[in-house]
Amino acid sequence: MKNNIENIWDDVLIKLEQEHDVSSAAINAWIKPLHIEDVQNNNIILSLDAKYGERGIQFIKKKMYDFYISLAIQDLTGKKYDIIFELEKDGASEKSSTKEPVQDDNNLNPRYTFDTFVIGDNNQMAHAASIAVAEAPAEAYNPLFLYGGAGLGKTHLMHSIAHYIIEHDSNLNVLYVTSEDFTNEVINSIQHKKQEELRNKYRSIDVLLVDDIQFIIGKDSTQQEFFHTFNALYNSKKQIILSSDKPPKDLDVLEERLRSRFSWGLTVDIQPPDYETKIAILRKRAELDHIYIDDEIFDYIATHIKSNIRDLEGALNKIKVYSKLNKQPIDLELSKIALQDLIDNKSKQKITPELILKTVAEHYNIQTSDIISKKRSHDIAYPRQICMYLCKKLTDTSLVKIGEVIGKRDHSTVIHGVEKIEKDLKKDSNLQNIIDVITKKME
Ligand SMILES: Nc1ncnc2c1ncn2[C@@H]1O[C@H](COP(=O)(O)OP(=O)(O)OP(=O)(O)O)[C@@H](O)[C@H]1O
Repeated sequence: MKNNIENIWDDVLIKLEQEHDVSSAAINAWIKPLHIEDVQNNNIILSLDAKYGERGIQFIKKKMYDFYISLAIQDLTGKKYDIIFELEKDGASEKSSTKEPVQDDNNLNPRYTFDTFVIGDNNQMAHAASIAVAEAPAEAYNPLFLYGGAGLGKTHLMHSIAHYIIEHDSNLNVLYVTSEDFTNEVINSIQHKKQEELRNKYRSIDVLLVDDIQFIIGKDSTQQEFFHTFNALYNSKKQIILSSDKPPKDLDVLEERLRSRFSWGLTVDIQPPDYETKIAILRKRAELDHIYIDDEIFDYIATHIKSNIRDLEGALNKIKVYSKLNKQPIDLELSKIALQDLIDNKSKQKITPELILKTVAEHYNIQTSDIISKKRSHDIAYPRQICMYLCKKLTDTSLVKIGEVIGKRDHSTVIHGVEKIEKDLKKDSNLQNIIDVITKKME
């Protein structure tokens, strides 16, 4: 009896999708993990991995999947069965709980595919352009330049393009690197006198994807090497895909010849997601993780986590881990407790010129009153210029207002201060570290 049902199980899945409108995502997430345990008289016993918990079974029932499964089986066998769910014993589930690898052989995250990417108003154009490039490398847009704030999906889209191309044409040589990887390769090649080898490697690529290209700024040899790589690939009609936190025109300190090349193809941005897209992303994530989460919890996360998608996913993970550690089911109460720190911290996150002044003063062990004073000694004037730079970069405050806050200074003084720091950042990598540390202190 059990065999009979096992034999038609694939057809049951097809019927669920085609005739009962159960989405393929729901089938993958909820129906495929079910095991046919036993068939007794009119009952089919389906077991679910213990990690889904009772809530998983409640979810399946709430979605009426038992009803549709029963209908599909009746259609196929002519017999009506009742579907009974049970949880697998702990040990039984272990065989299927292998951990998902974070990277495959191509340096790509297997989870970052077009299938798992949620499309919203914020990323629609970037997604469409990525599909176009993936379907016809070097024909649609070259280079494709994706930009946007941290954690908004640039890497996810780049990996999706790479997966897609590799899957559809295994002859193409696809390479995904971060600009940090590229920089390290350049440094090693110089150190070991293997520049020729590096050039040969990069020039034999059909599709080159470089993530976070802004980090080559200020690294002269890397920029030079990348310039030649870019030209060689572009001239041989190879696809180049780049990502950055800013559009090419705003990469002020990047060599002009690179900046202009980056704009030759298509530049598209990814904006922060709106509420609906955040909810859709959270739902998708929970579905992929096989956990059942109530809509009110999604709503709580989406309204309280304002920043990026990485933070949204982090919030969901925190809830999962908290529930597991405390052996409590996931509900709104538990979620609020689990996210307490995250949400409190986030609300403190508003960076204002006053906070910048205080943090910079603390960092340099001077007084805020020194920063706004008329003192011109280097140990005061330089932190003051860092304040100007950070106010311009991290807040929406106008230059005039920044000048006012920093000791009633003229806006041209502020421009001078900002430019001085930008110039120094090009030559002094330690300054970038200092800026990063100060920024982190304000988060
Ligand atoms: N539209 C989306 N649909 C589903 N998941 C998304 C989407 N956008 C981002 N994510 C997820 O959010 C997380 C952060 O995304 P990703 O690493 O691609 O951001 P990024 O823009 O490259 O950030 P950074 O600039 O910091 O490198 C990833 O886990 C990714 O899968």
